[in-house]
Amino acid sequence: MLRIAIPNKGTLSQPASQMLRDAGYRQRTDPKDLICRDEANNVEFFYLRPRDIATYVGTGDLDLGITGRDLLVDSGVAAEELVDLAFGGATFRWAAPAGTIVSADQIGGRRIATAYPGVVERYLADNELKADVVRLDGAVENAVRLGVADLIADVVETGATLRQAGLVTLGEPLLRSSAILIGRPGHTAAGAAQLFRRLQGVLVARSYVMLAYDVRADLLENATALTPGIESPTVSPLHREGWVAVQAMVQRASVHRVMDELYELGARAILVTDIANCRL
Ligand SMILES: Nc1ncnc2c1ncn2[C@@H]1O[C@H](COP(=O)(O)OP(=O)(O)OP(=O)(O)O)[C@@H](O)[C@H]1O
Ligand SMILES: O=P(O)(O)OC[C@H]1O[C@H](OP(=O)(O)OP(=O)(O)O)[C@H](O)[C@@H]1O
Ligand SMILES: [Mg+2]
Repeated sequence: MLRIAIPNKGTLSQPASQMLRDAGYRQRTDPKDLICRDEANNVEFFYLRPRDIATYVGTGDLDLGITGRDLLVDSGVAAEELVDLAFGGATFRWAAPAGTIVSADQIGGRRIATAYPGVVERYLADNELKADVVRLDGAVENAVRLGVADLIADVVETGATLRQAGLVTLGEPLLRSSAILIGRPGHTAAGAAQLFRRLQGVLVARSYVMLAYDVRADLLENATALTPGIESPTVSPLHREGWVAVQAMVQRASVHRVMDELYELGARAILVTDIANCRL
């Protein structure tokens, strides 16, 4: 049975479960459950702290896990990123009170508060800098105001928490994080290929829509140049002489622009539908 670690709490927990549900796996119904067996798919899910997930996967006690890229780096565990799951996006950044520390080359010798000491120490080592790392559990934005640090290094999503604490970011992000599927280097667990295909199916279904439209046959080349699809668009004859129907997958993010351009070209009956799931 494939054994998979997923977050039991926190920002990544609910979207990780939702993604697995969308991929056809059974998930816990009670948020306090710590194990869920999916007999039909021969998979067992273990609900664990996202920070601990790399440890279980790195030792080989669990086959695969879903965690954040920043948490994997912070753990220092030799587990590897297999798939970027495209949710839980955030940056990991330096921040300090405005006007105090203005660039990342000024952090040497300072006190840095963080809940991710592994990420910070890796940056310091890579950049041959020395600084005091003050390890905190959370609410790190308060650390400067309370006097235990000169700057912080923390997860930034909207930036609202930083603004509230009177802090501004400095320099480039130390890393860009999102939820990832991790595994043990050199190990492919039995049954993992099916999970990868299903997750890829969900990722594609989330980022593409199906576009259908009617267009005059003499405009077909121009129209399909706008909607080349992934393999190739499907073109079918219409009962109306000189017209064809076209179907193609289009990136969700660009579908409104593509629809505008198709309409201007002369296409009509332009319809967008969601893709529930797919195997390409
Ligand atoms: N707004 C956010 N706040 C915190 N973590 C976020 C956010 N957006 C994405 N993440 C990602 O979620 C992971 C951290 O999850 P974790 O459960 O450890 O903390 P949390 O969601 O802040 O929950 P808690 O603080 O209650 O423990 C990291 O990979 C982080 O990059
Ligand atoms: O940029 P934002 O959208 O404001 O989000 C980022 C903030 O959210 C998280 O805090 P959380 O509420 O999880 O508290 P914590 O510090 O105790 O983990 C994170 O640690 C940052 O503080
Ligand atoms: Mg938090």
